[in-house]
Amino acid sequence: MATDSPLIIALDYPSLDAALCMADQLDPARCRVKVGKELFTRSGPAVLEALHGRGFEVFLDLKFHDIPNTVASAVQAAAEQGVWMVNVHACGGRRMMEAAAKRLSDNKLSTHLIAVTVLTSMQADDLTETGVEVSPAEQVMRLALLTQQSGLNGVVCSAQEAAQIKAQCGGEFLKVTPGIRPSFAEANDQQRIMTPTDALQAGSTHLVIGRPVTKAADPMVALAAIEAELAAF
Ligand SMILES: O=c1ccn([C@@H]2O[C@H](COP(=O)(O)O)[C@@H](O)[C@H]2O)c(=O)[nH]1
Repeated sequence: MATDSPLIIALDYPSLDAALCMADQLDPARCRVKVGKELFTRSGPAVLEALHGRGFEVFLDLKFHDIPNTVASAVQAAAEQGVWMVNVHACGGRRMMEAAAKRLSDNKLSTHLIAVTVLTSMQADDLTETGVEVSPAEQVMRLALLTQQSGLNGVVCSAQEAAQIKAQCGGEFLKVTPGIRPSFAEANDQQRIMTPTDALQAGSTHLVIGRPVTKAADPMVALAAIEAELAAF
């Protein structure tokens, strides 16, 4: 089922049962869901089948980063399982991203392919330690432009960088932003954060939200509060 909602709920759970327990409280007409490394490593493709069977569009967030042929094959495998979106790491470089995009187009697969720029858990010091001597915003912009030139549909970035990416890459280029923190939620391990409303105002096209909903005392109350905030936007 397709939805106009920008919300993507991160199903970061240690088992298929736990993830489906949350999914069964969600409405595929009102959000998409994200399957990440923990859940996919534990449950494998069965989780994709189960979520697709419930009508959800799924973002498979495995952040592939390897040589071009390996990444292209992994992206193809994800797309052939019907996921709505899949991602790679932009720091894998132009040839890797081009190979992945070409593999999708050669096989007429319409899955959205996006690239992670700088993880939202990182700040300037973390980049410096890895040998990157520019600010997170500069590095994100550099990787967003490389991603667009490589033929991908968009990036994962912080909402703090969304406005600049929109200005340089355009409104159609997807800005998928984790690190979303409503005023009632803790930052946890996220560093570059923004509220849902501010993120949409800044140009985010999709908001990835995990713990503020999934670890809330009442997840549905937390989700309703976020939807109410966005409805007033
Ligand atoms: O830069 C990134 C890329 C991916 N993520 C993922 O998004 C969710 C965020 O969950 P929260 O609980 O809302 O922090 C999680 O699955 C991450 O793996 C990210 O946070 N930042």
